[in-house]
Amino acid sequence: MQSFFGNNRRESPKPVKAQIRGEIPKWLQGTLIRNGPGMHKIGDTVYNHWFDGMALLHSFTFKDGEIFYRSKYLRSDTYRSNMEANRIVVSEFGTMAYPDPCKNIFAKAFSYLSHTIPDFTDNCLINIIRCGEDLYASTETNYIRKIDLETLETNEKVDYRKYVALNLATSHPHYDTNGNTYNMGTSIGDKGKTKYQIIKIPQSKPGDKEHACFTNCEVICSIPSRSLLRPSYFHSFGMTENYIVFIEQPFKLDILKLATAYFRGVNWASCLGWYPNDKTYIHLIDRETKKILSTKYYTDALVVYHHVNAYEEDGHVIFDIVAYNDNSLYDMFYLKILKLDDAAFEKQGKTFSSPSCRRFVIPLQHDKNVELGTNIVTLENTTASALKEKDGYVYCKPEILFEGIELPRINYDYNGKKYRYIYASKVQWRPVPTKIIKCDILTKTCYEWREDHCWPAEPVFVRAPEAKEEDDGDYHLFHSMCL
Ligand SMILES: CC1=C(/C=C/C(C)=C/C=C/C(C)=C/C=O)C(C)(C)CCC1
Ligand SMILES: [Fe+2]
Repeated sequence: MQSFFGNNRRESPKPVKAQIRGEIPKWLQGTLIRNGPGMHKIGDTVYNHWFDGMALLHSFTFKDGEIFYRSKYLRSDTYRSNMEANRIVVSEFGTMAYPDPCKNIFAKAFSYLSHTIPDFTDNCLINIIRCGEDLYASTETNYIRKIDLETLETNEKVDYRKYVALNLATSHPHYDTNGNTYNMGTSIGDKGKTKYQIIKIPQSKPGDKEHACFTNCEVICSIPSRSLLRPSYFHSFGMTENYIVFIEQPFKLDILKLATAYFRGVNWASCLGWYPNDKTYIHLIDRETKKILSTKYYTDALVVYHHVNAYEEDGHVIFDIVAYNDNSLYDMFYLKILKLDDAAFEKQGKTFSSPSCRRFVIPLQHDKNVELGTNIVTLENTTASALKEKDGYVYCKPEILFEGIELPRINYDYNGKKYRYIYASKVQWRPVPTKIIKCDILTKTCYEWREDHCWPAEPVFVRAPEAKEEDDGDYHLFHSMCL
Protein backbone atom coordinates (compact mmCIF):
# COMPACT_ATOMS: atom_id res chain seq x y z
CA MET A 1 0.00 0.00 0.00
CA GLN A 2 2.81 2.35 1.00
CA SER A 3 4.26 2.56 -2.51
CA PHE A 4 1.02 3.91 -3.99
CA PHE A 5 1.06 7.26 -2.37
CA GLY A 6 3.44 10.11 -2.00
CA ASN A 7 6.12 8.87 -4.40
CA ASN A 8 6.66 11.06 -7.43
CA ARG A 9 6.02 9.35 -10.73
CA ARG A 10 8.40 9.73 -13.66
CA GLU A 11 6.80 10.88 -16.88
CA SER A 12 7.20 8.76 -19.97
CA PRO A 13 6.51 11.11 -22.89
CA LYS A 14 7.72 8.69 -25.59
CA PRO A 15 5.27 5.90 -26.43
CA VAL A 16 6.07 2.61 -24.77
CA LYS A 17 4.59 -0.57 -26.21
CA ALA A 18 2.69 -2.46 -23.54
CA GLN A 19 3.12 -6.17 -22.97
CA ILE A 20 -0.22 -7.78 -23.42
CA ARG A 21 -1.61 -10.81 -21.68
CA GLY A 22 -4.79 -12.07 -23.29
CA GLU A 23 -6.27 -10.31 -26.26
CA ILE A 24 -7.46 -6.82 -27.07
CA PRO A 25 -10.56 -6.77 -29.29
CA LYS A 26 -9.52 -5.80 -32.83
CA TRP A 27 -12.27 -3.22 -33.06
CA LEU A 28 -10.94 -1.30 -30.08
CA GLN A 29 -9.01 1.56 -31.71
CA GLY A 30 -8.26 5.01 -30.38
CA THR A 31 -6.75 6.73 -27.38
CA LEU A 32 -7.88 6.74 -23.79
CA ILE A 33 -6.58 9.65 -21.72
CA ARG A 34 -6.52 9.59 -17.95
CA ASN A 35 -5.60 12.22 -15.44
CA GLY A 36 -4.61 12.25 -11.78
CA PRO A 37 -1.94 13.34 -9.31
CA GLY A 38 1.60 12.14 -10.00
CA MET A 39 3.82 14.27 -7.78
CA HIS A 40 3.28 15.06 -4.12
CA LYS A 41 6.79 16.24 -3.24
CA ILE A 42 8.60 19.26 -4.70
CA GLY A 43 12.08 20.04 -3.35
CA ASP A 44 11.72 19.77 0.40
CA THR A 45 8.00 20.53 0.43
CA VAL A 46 5.18 18.01 0.39
CA TYR A 47 1.48 18.23 -0.27
CA ASN A 48 -0.96 17.06 2.39
CA HIS A 49 -3.71 15.68 0.23
CA TRP A 50 -4.11 13.28 -2.70
CA PHE A 51 -6.09 15.90 -4.66
CA ASP A 52 -3.14 18.32 -4.47
CA GLY A 53 -0.55 16.46 -6.56
CA MET A 54 0.74 17.79 -9.86
CA ALA A 55 -1.46 16.56 -12.73
CA LEU A 56 0.07 13.67 -14.65
CA LEU A 57 -1.61 12.84 -17.98
CA HIS A 58 -1.58 9.26 -19.19
CA SER A 59 -2.55 8.01 -22.63
CA PHE A 60 -3.21 4.50 -23.87
CA THR A 61 -3.36 4.20 -27.64
CA PHE A 62 -5.11 1.07 -28.88
CA LYS A 63 -4.03 0.12 -32.38
CA ASP A 64 -4.60 -3.18 -34.13
CA GLY A 65 -4.55 -5.21 -30.95
CA GLU A 66 -1.57 -3.35 -29.45
CA ILE A 67 -1.37 -0.68 -26.76
CA PHE A 68 1.10 2.20 -26.53
CA TYR A 69 1.40 4.10 -23.27
CA ARG A 70 2.72 7.58 -22.61
CA SER A 71 2.55 10.03 -19.74
CA LYS A 72 3.41 13.66 -19.27
CA TYR A 73 3.04 16.19 -16.49
CA LEU A 74 0.61 18.97 -17.27
CA ARG A 75 2.73 22.09 -17.77
CA SER A 76 0.31 24.30 -15.89
CA ASP A 77 1.37 27.73 -14.64
CA THR A 78 1.27 26.10 -11.20
CA TYR A 79 3.65 23.32 -12.27
CA ARG A 80 6.07 25.80 -13.84
CA SER A 81 6.08 28.10 -10.80
CA ASN A 82 6.64 25.17 -8.46
CA MET A 83 9.48 23.77 -10.58
CA GLU A 84 11.16 27.15 -10.86
CA ALA A 85 11.04 27.70 -7.10
CA ASN A 86 11.76 24.01 -6.40
CA ARG A 87 9.05 24.07 -3.76
CA ILE A 88 5.27 24.30 -3.54
CA VAL A 89 4.28 27.91 -4.18
CA VAL A 90 0.64 27.56 -5.26
CA SER A 91 -2.13 26.50 -2.90
CA GLU A 92 -4.08 23.36 -3.67
CA PHE A 93 -7.18 21.78 -2.13
CA GLY A 94 -5.44 20.42 0.98
CA THR A 95 -2.27 22.53 1.10
CA MET A 96 -1.99 26.28 1.58
CA ALA A 97 1.23 27.67 0.12
CA TYR A 98 2.96 30.99 0.53
CA PRO A 99 4.65 32.19 -2.65
CA ASP A 100 7.33 34.37 -1.14
CA PRO A 101 8.58 33.40 2.32
CA CYS A 102 10.55 36.67 2.64
CA LYS A 103 7.58 38.96 2.13
CA ASN A 104 5.37 40.01 4.95
CA ILE A 105 2.49 37.54 5.02
CA PHE A 106 0.09 40.26 6.13
CA ALA A 107 0.82 42.45 3.14
CA LYS A 108 0.13 39.49 0.89
CA ALA A 109 -2.99 38.59 2.81
CA PHE A 110 -4.41 42.07 2.33
CA SER A 111 -3.86 41.95 -1.38
CA TYR A 112 -5.71 38.60 -1.35
CA LEU A 113 -8.56 40.00 0.70
CA SER A 114 -8.99 42.87 -1.68
CA HIS A 115 -9.88 40.31 -4.34
CA THR A 116 -12.14 38.33 -1.98
CA ILE A 117 -12.10 35.27 -4.19
CA PRO A 118 -8.50 34.06 -4.39
CA ASP A 119 -6.83 33.28 -7.68
CA PHE A 120 -7.05 29.49 -7.76
CA THR A 121 -4.73 26.85 -9.12
CA ASP A 122 -4.63 25.68 -12.75
CA ASN A 123 -3.25 22.30 -11.72
CA CYS A 124 -6.00 20.52 -13.65
CA LEU A 125 -5.67 17.00 -12.26
CA ILE A 126 -9.19 15.67 -12.04
CA ASN A 127 -10.52 14.84 -15.47
CA ILE A 128 -10.28 15.34 -19.23
CA ILE A 129 -13.23 17.11 -20.80
CA ARG A 130 -14.19 18.00 -24.35
CA CYS A 131 -15.19 21.52 -25.39
CA GLY A 132 -15.83 22.11 -29.10
CA GLU A 133 -13.27 19.94 -30.89
CA ASP A 134 -10.64 20.14 -28.19
CA LEU A 135 -9.66 18.28 -25.07
CA TYR A 136 -8.97 20.03 -21.78
CA ALA A 137 -7.54 18.88 -18.48
CA SER A 138 -9.86 20.06 -15.72
CA THR A 139 -10.09 20.62 -12.00
CA GLU A 140 -12.85 22.42 -10.07
CA THR A 141 -11.55 25.97 -10.28
CA ASN A 142 -12.18 28.56 -13.02
CA TYR A 143 -9.28 27.22 -15.11
CA ILE A 144 -9.01 24.42 -17.64
CA ARG A 145 -5.94 23.63 -19.79
CA LYS A 146 -6.06 22.56 -23.41
CA ILE A 147 -4.00 19.44 -24.11
CA ASP A 148 -2.76 17.70 -27.22
CA LEU A 149 -4.30 14.25 -27.60
CA GLU A 150 -1.28 12.92 -29.50
CA THR A 151 1.69 14.29 -27.55
CA LEU A 152 0.00 15.15 -24.23
CA GLU A 153 1.57 18.57 -24.46
CA THR A 154 -0.05 21.42 -22.56
CA ASN A 155 -1.58 24.27 -24.53
CA GLU A 156 -3.43 27.40 -23.54
CA LYS A 157 -5.13 28.11 -20.27
CA VAL A 158 -8.84 28.94 -20.50
CA ASP A 159 -10.38 31.04 -17.74
CA TYR A 160 -14.14 30.45 -17.63
CA ARG A 161 -14.52 33.87 -15.96
CA LYS A 162 -13.62 35.60 -19.22
CA TYR A 163 -16.76 34.23 -20.85
CA VAL A 164 -19.32 33.59 -18.09
CA ALA A 165 -19.68 34.41 -14.40
CA LEU A 166 -18.13 31.27 -12.88
CA ASN A 167 -15.57 30.91 -10.08
CA LEU A 168 -15.83 27.13 -9.81
CA ALA A 169 -16.93 24.51 -12.34
CA THR A 170 -17.30 20.75 -12.21
CA SER A 171 -15.00 18.25 -13.88
CA HIS A 172 -17.95 16.11 -14.97
CA PRO A 173 -19.75 17.89 -17.80
CA HIS A 174 -22.36 16.23 -19.98
CA TYR A 175 -22.43 16.00 -23.75
CA ASP A 176 -25.31 15.76 -26.19
CA THR A 177 -25.29 13.92 -29.50
CA ASN A 178 -24.70 17.19 -31.42
CA GLY A 179 -21.35 17.73 -29.73
CA ASN A 180 -22.46 20.40 -27.23
CA THR A 181 -20.97 20.35 -23.74
CA TYR A 182 -23.01 21.22 -20.64
CA ASN A 183 -21.38 22.07 -17.34
CA MET A 184 -22.35 23.55 -14.01
CA GLY A 185 -20.49 25.83 -11.69
CA THR A 186 -20.78 28.46 -9.00
CA SER A 187 -20.64 32.20 -9.39
CA ILE A 188 -19.70 33.80 -6.09
CA GLY A 189 -20.92 37.22 -5.05
CA ASP A 190 -21.32 38.53 -8.62
CA LYS A 191 -23.52 41.65 -8.39
CA GLY A 192 -24.12 40.75 -4.75
CA LYS A 193 -25.50 37.29 -5.56
CA THR A 194 -24.20 33.75 -5.33
CA LYS A 195 -25.68 31.39 -7.86
CA TYR A 196 -25.23 28.05 -9.54
CA GLN A 197 -24.88 28.38 -13.29
CA ILE A 198 -25.62 25.82 -15.96
CA ILE A 199 -23.65 26.56 -19.09
CA LYS A 200 -23.75 25.27 -22.64
CA ILE A 201 -20.49 25.25 -24.57
CA PRO A 202 -21.55 24.81 -28.19
CA GLN A 203 -20.09 22.37 -30.68
CA SER A 204 -17.52 23.70 -33.16
CA LYS A 205 -18.61 24.65 -36.64
CA PRO A 206 -16.36 24.66 -39.71
CA GLY A 207 -14.53 27.99 -39.98
CA ASP A 208 -14.99 28.81 -36.29
CA LYS A 209 -12.42 31.17 -34.77
CA GLU A 210 -10.19 29.90 -31.94
CA HIS A 211 -12.06 29.62 -28.68
CA ALA A 212 -15.38 30.16 -30.50
CA CYS A 213 -17.00 27.57 -28.27
CA PHE A 214 -16.15 29.71 -25.25
CA THR A 215 -17.07 33.07 -26.78
CA ASN A 216 -20.40 31.48 -27.79
CA CYS A 217 -20.86 29.88 -24.39
CA GLU A 218 -24.25 30.63 -22.86
CA VAL A 219 -25.70 30.45 -19.38
CA ILE A 220 -28.80 28.33 -19.78
CA CYS A 221 -30.02 28.66 -16.22
CA SER A 222 -29.01 30.44 -13.01
CA ILE A 223 -30.16 28.92 -9.77
CA PRO A 224 -29.91 31.28 -6.80
CA SER A 225 -27.98 29.77 -3.91
CA ARG A 226 -30.04 29.50 -0.72
CA SER A 227 -27.26 31.40 0.95
CA LEU A 228 -25.05 34.21 -0.35
CA LEU A 229 -22.02 33.15 1.66
CA ARG A 230 -22.52 29.38 1.81
CA PRO A 231 -23.26 27.86 -1.59
CA SER A 232 -23.38 24.07 -1.75
CA TYR A 233 -20.38 22.21 -3.04
CA PHE A 234 -21.05 19.83 -5.94
CA HIS A 235 -18.92 17.58 -8.09
CA SER A 236 -21.34 16.54 -10.84
CA PHE A 237 -24.97 16.79 -11.94
CA GLY A 238 -27.50 14.79 -13.93
CA MET A 239 -29.11 15.37 -17.31
CA THR A 240 -32.17 13.73 -18.90
CA GLU A 241 -33.64 14.52 -22.31
CA ASN A 242 -35.69 17.40 -20.90
CA TYR A 243 -34.29 18.17 -17.44
CA ILE A 244 -31.11 18.93 -15.56
CA VAL A 245 -30.87 17.47 -12.07
CA PHE A 246 -28.99 19.56 -9.52
CA ILE A 247 -28.58 18.51 -5.90
CA GLU A 248 -28.07 21.35 -3.43
CA GLN A 249 -26.56 19.39 -0.58
CA PRO A 250 -25.71 20.49 2.98
CA PHE A 251 -22.00 20.16 2.21
CA LYS A 252 -21.18 23.80 1.68
CA LEU A 253 -18.37 26.11 0.80
CA ASP A 254 -17.95 28.97 3.26
CA ILE A 255 -17.01 32.04 1.23
CA LEU A 256 -15.82 34.10 4.20
CA LYS A 257 -13.59 31.25 5.26
CA LEU A 258 -12.33 30.97 1.68
CA ALA A 259 -11.54 34.66 1.49
CA THR A 260 -9.56 34.56 4.74
CA ALA A 261 -7.98 31.09 4.49
CA TYR A 262 -4.66 32.37 3.20
CA PHE A 263 -4.42 34.88 6.04
CA ARG A 264 -5.44 32.27 8.62
CA GLY A 265 -2.95 29.71 7.28
CA VAL A 266 -5.51 27.00 6.58
CA ASN A 267 -6.24 25.08 3.39
CA TRP A 268 -9.23 25.39 1.02
CA ALA A 269 -10.56 22.01 2.20
CA SER A 270 -11.20 23.48 5.65
CA CYS A 271 -13.65 25.93 4.06
CA LEU A 272 -16.03 23.08 3.26
CA GLY A 273 -18.57 22.43 6.00
CA TRP A 274 -21.12 19.71 6.66
CA TYR A 275 -24.53 20.66 8.04
CA PRO A 276 -26.21 17.34 8.91
CA ASN A 277 -29.38 19.00 10.20
CA ASP A 278 -30.10 20.71 6.90
CA LYS A 279 -32.08 19.25 4.06
CA THR A 280 -30.77 18.24 0.65
CA TYR A 281 -32.72 20.07 -2.06
CA ILE A 282 -33.33 18.47 -5.44
CA HIS A 283 -33.72 20.95 -8.29
CA LEU A 284 -35.09 19.99 -11.67
CA ILE A 285 -34.42 22.47 -14.44
CA ASP A 286 -36.53 22.30 -17.59
CA ARG A 287 -34.04 22.44 -20.49
CA GLU A 288 -36.65 23.90 -22.84
CA THR A 289 -38.02 26.74 -20.68
CA LYS A 290 -34.73 27.09 -18.71
CA LYS A 291 -36.83 27.38 -15.54
CA ILE A 292 -36.59 25.51 -12.25
CA LEU A 293 -39.65 23.43 -11.39
CA SER A 294 -41.51 25.13 -8.57
CA THR A 295 -42.17 22.00 -6.46
CA LYS A 296 -39.71 21.89 -3.56
CA TYR A 297 -38.33 18.36 -3.74
CA TYR A 298 -35.99 17.43 -0.91
CA THR A 299 -34.42 14.52 0.90
CA ASP A 300 -32.40 13.91 4.07
CA ALA A 301 -28.88 15.31 4.47
CA LEU A 302 -26.49 13.44 2.22
CA VAL A 303 -23.25 13.99 0.35
CA VAL A 304 -22.99 13.13 -3.33
CA TYR A 305 -20.03 13.43 -5.64
CA HIS A 306 -21.04 11.30 -8.61
CA HIS A 307 -24.31 11.19 -10.48
CA VAL A 308 -24.61 7.89 -12.34
CA ASN A 309 -27.43 8.59 -14.80
CA ALA A 310 -30.86 10.19 -14.99
CA TYR A 311 -33.86 9.63 -17.26
CA GLU A 312 -37.58 10.16 -17.59
CA GLU A 313 -40.28 7.51 -17.44
CA ASP A 314 -44.07 7.87 -17.28
CA GLY A 315 -44.07 11.38 -15.88
CA HIS A 316 -41.19 10.84 -13.44
CA VAL A 317 -37.55 11.87 -13.42
CA ILE A 318 -35.43 9.01 -12.16
CA PHE A 319 -31.87 9.68 -11.11
CA ASP A 320 -29.19 7.48 -9.62
CA ILE A 321 -26.35 8.83 -7.51
CA VAL A 322 -23.53 7.47 -5.37
CA ALA A 323 -24.14 9.05 -1.97
CA TYR A 324 -22.73 9.10 1.56
CA ASN A 325 -24.25 9.80 4.95
CA ASP A 326 -21.62 12.42 5.79
CA ASN A 327 -18.69 14.40 4.37
CA SER A 328 -15.87 12.17 5.65
CA LEU A 329 -14.72 10.95 2.23
CA TYR A 330 -12.41 13.84 1.36
CA ASP A 331 -10.72 13.48 4.79
CA MET A 332 -9.74 9.94 3.88
CA PHE A 333 -7.56 11.28 1.08
CA TYR A 334 -5.07 13.09 3.31
CA LEU A 335 -1.74 11.42 2.55
CA LYS A 336 -1.10 10.76 6.22
CA ILE A 337 -4.23 8.57 6.22
CA LEU A 338 -3.55 6.95 2.85
CA LYS A 339 -0.06 5.96 3.93
CA LEU A 340 -1.25 4.05 7.01
CA ASP A 341 -0.97 0.29 6.77
CA ASP A 342 -4.19 -1.70 7.17
CA ALA A 343 -3.75 -2.23 10.92
CA ALA A 344 -2.97 1.42 11.62
CA PHE A 345 -5.82 2.52 9.36
CA GLU A 346 -8.23 0.40 11.35
CA LYS A 347 -6.86 1.73 14.63
CA GLN A 348 -6.83 5.44 13.85
CA GLY A 349 -10.29 5.89 15.23
CA LYS A 350 -11.86 7.97 12.51
CA THR A 351 -14.58 6.22 10.58
CA PHE A 352 -15.38 6.94 6.99
CA SER A 353 -18.85 6.72 5.62
CA SER A 354 -19.27 4.18 2.82
CA PRO A 355 -21.02 4.87 -0.47
CA SER A 356 -24.31 3.50 -1.69
CA CYS A 357 -25.92 3.87 -5.07
CA ARG A 358 -29.34 5.42 -4.49
CA ARG A 359 -32.23 5.83 -6.89
CA PHE A 360 -34.55 8.81 -6.55
CA VAL A 361 -37.86 8.88 -8.38
CA ILE A 362 -39.38 12.34 -8.77
CA PRO A 363 -42.98 12.65 -9.94
CA LEU A 364 -43.24 15.61 -12.28
CA GLN A 365 -46.93 16.13 -11.68
CA HIS A 366 -49.46 15.11 -9.10
CA ASP A 367 -53.10 15.63 -8.32
CA LYS A 368 -53.35 18.79 -6.23
CA ASN A 369 -56.15 17.26 -4.14
CA VAL A 370 -54.10 14.31 -2.98
CA GLU A 371 -53.81 14.06 0.82
CA LEU A 372 -50.66 15.18 2.61
CA GLY A 373 -48.35 12.27 3.37
CA THR A 374 -49.35 10.32 0.22
CA ASN A 375 -46.65 8.70 -1.84
CA ILE A 376 -47.09 10.32 -5.26
CA VAL A 377 -44.71 7.99 -7.12
CA THR A 378 -46.86 5.94 -9.46
CA LEU A 379 -44.04 4.06 -11.15
CA GLU A 380 -43.89 0.35 -10.49
CA ASN A 381 -40.77 -1.67 -9.74
CA THR A 382 -39.25 0.83 -7.34
CA THR A 383 -39.31 1.31 -3.59
CA ALA A 384 -38.30 4.96 -3.98
CA SER A 385 -41.04 7.24 -2.71
CA ALA A 386 -42.04 10.90 -2.78
CA LEU A 387 -44.36 12.07 -0.04
CA LYS A 388 -46.50 15.10 -0.59
CA GLU A 389 -46.13 17.69 2.16
CA LYS A 390 -47.57 21.12 2.75
CA ASP A 391 -46.44 24.38 1.09
CA GLY A 392 -45.30 22.71 -2.13
CA TYR A 393 -42.74 20.43 -0.48
CA VAL A 394 -42.22 16.82 -1.54
CA TYR A 395 -40.04 14.57 0.62
CA CYS A 396 -38.15 12.02 -1.50
CA LYS A 397 -36.85 8.75 -0.13
CA PRO A 398 -34.47 6.76 -2.29
CA GLU A 399 -34.27 3.10 -3.15
CA ILE A 400 -30.84 1.66 -2.39
CA LEU A 401 -29.67 -0.01 -5.59
CA PHE A 402 -26.17 -1.18 -4.64
CA GLU A 403 -23.76 -0.79 -1.72
CA GLY A 404 -20.04 -0.01 -1.83
CA ILE A 405 -19.60 1.24 -5.38
CA GLU A 406 -17.89 4.44 -6.55
CA LEU A 407 -16.53 6.00 -9.76
CA PRO A 408 -19.62 4.94 -11.69
CA ARG A 409 -19.68 4.86 -15.48
CA ILE A 410 -22.31 3.84 -18.01
CA ASN A 411 -22.54 3.22 -21.72
CA TYR A 412 -22.75 6.96 -22.50
CA ASP A 413 -25.10 6.30 -25.46
CA TYR A 414 -27.63 5.71 -22.68
CA ASN A 415 -26.96 8.94 -20.84
CA GLY A 416 -30.27 10.63 -20.10
CA LYS A 417 -32.11 7.48 -21.18
CA LYS A 418 -33.53 4.44 -19.45
CA TYR A 419 -30.56 2.18 -18.83
CA ARG A 420 -29.67 -1.07 -17.15
CA TYR A 421 -25.95 -1.32 -16.38
CA ILE A 422 -23.51 0.54 -14.14
CA TYR A 423 -19.78 -0.11 -14.33
CA ALA A 424 -17.92 1.00 -11.21
CA SER A 425 -15.14 0.40 -8.72
CA LYS A 426 -16.05 -1.74 -5.77
CA VAL A 427 -14.85 -0.07 -2.60
CA GLN A 428 -14.55 -1.63 0.79
CA TRP A 429 -13.13 0.11 3.82
CA ARG A 430 -9.96 1.38 2.14
CA PRO A 431 -9.74 4.12 -0.49
CA VAL A 432 -7.94 1.93 -3.01
CA PRO A 433 -10.37 -0.26 -4.90
CA THR A 434 -9.40 -3.86 -5.59
CA LYS A 435 -12.28 -4.80 -7.85
CA ILE A 436 -14.38 -3.50 -10.66
CA ILE A 437 -18.00 -4.35 -10.87
CA LYS A 438 -20.78 -4.47 -13.44
CA CYS A 439 -24.18 -3.93 -11.82
CA ASP A 440 -27.42 -4.96 -13.47
CA ILE A 441 -30.17 -2.67 -12.21
CA LEU A 442 -32.93 -4.86 -13.62
CA THR A 443 -31.94 -8.11 -11.93
CA LYS A 444 -30.05 -6.43 -9.03
CA THR A 445 -27.13 -8.75 -9.71
CA CYS A 446 -23.47 -7.84 -9.98
CA TYR A 447 -20.49 -9.29 -11.72
CA GLU A 448 -17.08 -8.57 -10.16
CA TRP A 449 -13.52 -8.76 -11.43
CA ARG A 450 -10.31 -8.76 -9.42
CA GLU A 451 -6.78 -10.04 -9.75
CA ASP A 452 -3.86 -10.16 -7.33
CA HIS A 453 -1.71 -7.00 -7.38
CA CYS A 454 -4.30 -5.11 -9.41
CA TRP A 455 -5.90 -1.98 -8.08
CA PRO A 456 -8.34 -0.96 -10.77
CA ALA A 457 -9.94 2.45 -10.59
CA GLU A 458 -12.77 3.62 -12.75
CA PRO A 459 -13.83 1.28 -15.55
CA VAL A 460 -14.50 3.03 -18.87
CA PHE A 461 -17.09 1.41 -21.09
CA VAL A 462 -16.45 1.45 -24.84
CA ARG A 463 -19.32 0.45 -27.09
CA ALA A 464 -18.62 -2.20 -29.73
CA PRO A 465 -19.06 -0.92 -33.32
CA GLU A 466 -22.07 -3.11 -34.11
CA ALA A 467 -23.51 -3.04 -30.61
CA LYS A 468 -27.13 -4.11 -30.28
CA GLU A 469 -27.39 -4.43 -26.51
CA GLU A 470 -26.46 -1.79 -23.95
CA ASP A 471 -23.60 -3.94 -22.64
CA ASP A 472 -22.13 -4.92 -26.03
CA GLY A 473 -18.65 -3.56 -25.59
CA ASP A 474 -15.58 -3.71 -23.47
CA TYR A 475 -14.50 -1.97 -20.31
CA HIS A 476 -11.06 -1.00 -19.27
CA LEU A 477 -9.55 -0.22 -15.99
CA PHE A 478 -6.78 2.21 -15.53
CA HIS A 479 -5.40 4.18 -12.69
CA SER A 480 -6.99 7.60 -12.71
CA MET A 481 -8.68 10.00 -10.43
CA CYS A 482 -12.09 10.60 -11.82
CA LEU A 483 -12.35 10.01 -15.48
C1 LIG B 1 -8.62 24.02 -5.43
C2 LIG B 1 -10.00 24.36 -4.89
C3 LIG B 1 -11.01 23.43 -4.80
C4 LIG B 1 -10.67 22.07 -5.27
C5 LIG B 1 -11.33 20.93 -5.19
C6 LIG B 1 -10.87 19.65 -5.68
C7 LIG B 1 -9.51 19.53 -6.28
C8 LIG B 1 -11.71 18.59 -5.57
C9 LIG B 1 -11.48 17.26 -6.03
C10 LIG B 1 -12.43 16.32 -5.92
C11 LIG B 1 -12.36 14.96 -6.37
C12 LIG B 1 -11.20 14.46 -7.09
C13 LIG B 1 -13.42 14.16 -6.12
C14 LIG B 1 -13.60 12.81 -6.54
O1 LIG B 1 -14.66 12.25 -6.34
C15 LIG B 1 -12.39 23.80 -4.28
C16 LIG B 1 -12.69 23.12 -2.96
C17 LIG B 1 -13.49 23.46 -5.28
C18 LIG B 1 -12.55 25.31 -4.06
C19 LIG B 1 -11.38 25.98 -3.58
C20 LIG B 1 -10.18 25.77 -4.46
FE1 LIG C 1 -15.25 12.60 -10.05
